[in-house]
Amino acid sequence: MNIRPTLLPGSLAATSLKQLRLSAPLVHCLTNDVVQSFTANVLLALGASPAMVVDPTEAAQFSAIADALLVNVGTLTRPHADAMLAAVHAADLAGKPWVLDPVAVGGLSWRTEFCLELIKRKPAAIRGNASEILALSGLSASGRGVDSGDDSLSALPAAQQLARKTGAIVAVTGETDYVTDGERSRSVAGGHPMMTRIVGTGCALSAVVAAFVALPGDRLDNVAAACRVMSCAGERACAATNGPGSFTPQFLDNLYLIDEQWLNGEERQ
Ligand SMILES: Nc1ncnc2c1ncn2[C@@H]1O[C@H](COP(=O)(O)OP(=O)(O)OP(=O)(O)O)[C@@H](O)[C@H]1O
Ligand SMILES: Cc1ncsc1CCO
Ligand SMILES: [Mg+2]
Repeated sequence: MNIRPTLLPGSLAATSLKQLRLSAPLVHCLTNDVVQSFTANVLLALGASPAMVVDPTEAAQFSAIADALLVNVGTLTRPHADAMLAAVHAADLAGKPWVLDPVAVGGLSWRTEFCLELIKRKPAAIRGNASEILALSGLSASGRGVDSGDDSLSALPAAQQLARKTGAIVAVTGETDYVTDGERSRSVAGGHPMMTRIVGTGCALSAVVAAFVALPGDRLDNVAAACRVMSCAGERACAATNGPGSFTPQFLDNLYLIDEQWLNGEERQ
């Protein structure tokens, strides 16, 4: 097993982004109430197509049509949970990939039990911060609400274990993001601490991961590419802002503007 993470070459991130823009995957987002609009705007800015079809009576029909499904438990309610279970079941039957964002798992019992049941249903990818990934893999974590209290490298062994247990690609994010299938691992640097000072960059990243798992090719590299694109755009946005208020429009602009040459020419990975 290759324990040490390797860098994602810029050319691979560029290839994945090009494929994303050519195919514009339709992403069914069952996400939390705090980040709906931001998530849709991030997907649109990059070139994917979001749709938030949230009622339990419609969610299953739509997840069979969409190219990928996102399940984010940030503001989990009973109706949300019903819609998520129906959508995951339908996506599975239709052979469509789905992604889990286990927001605040570990600190709260119901959502923890719910996510532990969900991961038995073959997610294509799981994306969370370090505390969430540690908790989901059964290890102790020091998360506080939706925020991480742990660093991403310390959660890499848990991410690898979770990937082997579920068959999912697991992405654990933070100052450096780590992406693993349990055997191979990629590290993705970049980003900026400002990305933690507005709500929903992680949630939106999970939606972007869903868009990238719909692409053909190596799923590990596609998920790492999703992380890289978001980190690059975040870093660029921060260079032009003084605070969280102006970060969001700059971030959306940079997701729209980021090009293959820029990712290709990147030295720092
Ligand atoms: N200290 C940091 N330096 C650089 N980039 C960071 C840092 N912390 C987080 N990021 C980036 O911010 C994005 C969100 O990751 P994070 O781990 O904060 O997700 P999260 O805790 O689930 O966020 P949220 O729940 O608010 O949506 C990722 O692209 C990650 O690389
Ligand atoms: C702030 C917040 N509360 C529930 S979900 C969410 C979005 C960040 O995960
Ligand atoms: Mg989160």
